[in-house]
Amino acid sequence: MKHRNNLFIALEGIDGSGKSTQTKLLTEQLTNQGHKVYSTFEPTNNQIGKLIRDILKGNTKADYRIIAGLFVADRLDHLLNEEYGIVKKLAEGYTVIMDRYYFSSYAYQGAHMDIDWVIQANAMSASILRPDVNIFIDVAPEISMQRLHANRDTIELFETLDNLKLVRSKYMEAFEKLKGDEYIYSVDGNRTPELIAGDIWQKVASMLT
Ligand SMILES: Nc1ncnc2c1ncn2[C@@H]1O[C@H](COP(=O)(O)OP(=O)(O)OP(=O)(O)O)[C@@H](O)[C@H]1O
Ligand SMILES: Cc1cn([C@H]2C[C@H](O)[C@@H](COP(=O)(O)O)O2)c(=O)[nH]c1=O
Repeated sequence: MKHRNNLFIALEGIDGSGKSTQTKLLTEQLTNQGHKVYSTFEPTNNQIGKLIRDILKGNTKADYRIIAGLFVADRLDHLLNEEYGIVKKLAEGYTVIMDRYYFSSYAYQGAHMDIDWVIQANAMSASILRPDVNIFIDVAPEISMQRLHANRDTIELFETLDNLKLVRSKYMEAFEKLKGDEYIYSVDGNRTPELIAGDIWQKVASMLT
């Protein structure tokens, strides 16, 4: 395991698993400890990310293969953009927290097409930057659906119980396939935000110098 002053951390999980909540709590912890933190998410708010969100909302129709390609392009821009790219942020000494990265593509696009194809399509991103740790917030799909219905007016393309069950199983399949290349830390997300944040903080603190 690497011990560094600034880490690249990816938070993963099915919709409603608590990634945004944990990104916020981890950002606060790290900032309180004096770290410079850049927290960001995919799909991004940039041009390609906006098109993806339009598709997720059902406003634009697109084939699953096109959606997979758009995520690849959005991710490469997110990494390489000269203004806001993650490569630049890490070089500037920021710890980067990503709410979703390529494991989201393996799980969500892998639910609709060959997972090995999706892994291949993301090989460029993986060769540019692999997370120091992929933190998987593991929540029962039934619980995440309850959370989404309780807190949101609209439900997006992938947010059905059957699809989230399939996506969770695809996360597991991808973790198993890539366990030799990737560092994966799984945390029980069916608990209070504070307990989950405590586990995540212990793991992240153990990786810092
Ligand atoms: N551990 C938890 N227990 C109960 N509710 C939670 C927990 N974590 C988050 N929530 C609530 O569940 C909802 C979804 O949480 P959050 O937005 O953090 O998840 P997310 O994984 O980022 O979701 P999405 O994938 O849809 O963006 C929010 O209303 C949040 O307040
Ligand atoms: C990065 C990424 C995301 N998705 C899906 C997963 C969610 O259903 C939506 C939006 O994400 P949010 O965290 O709920 O805002 O996009 C995907 O299918 N593939 C990806 O690579």
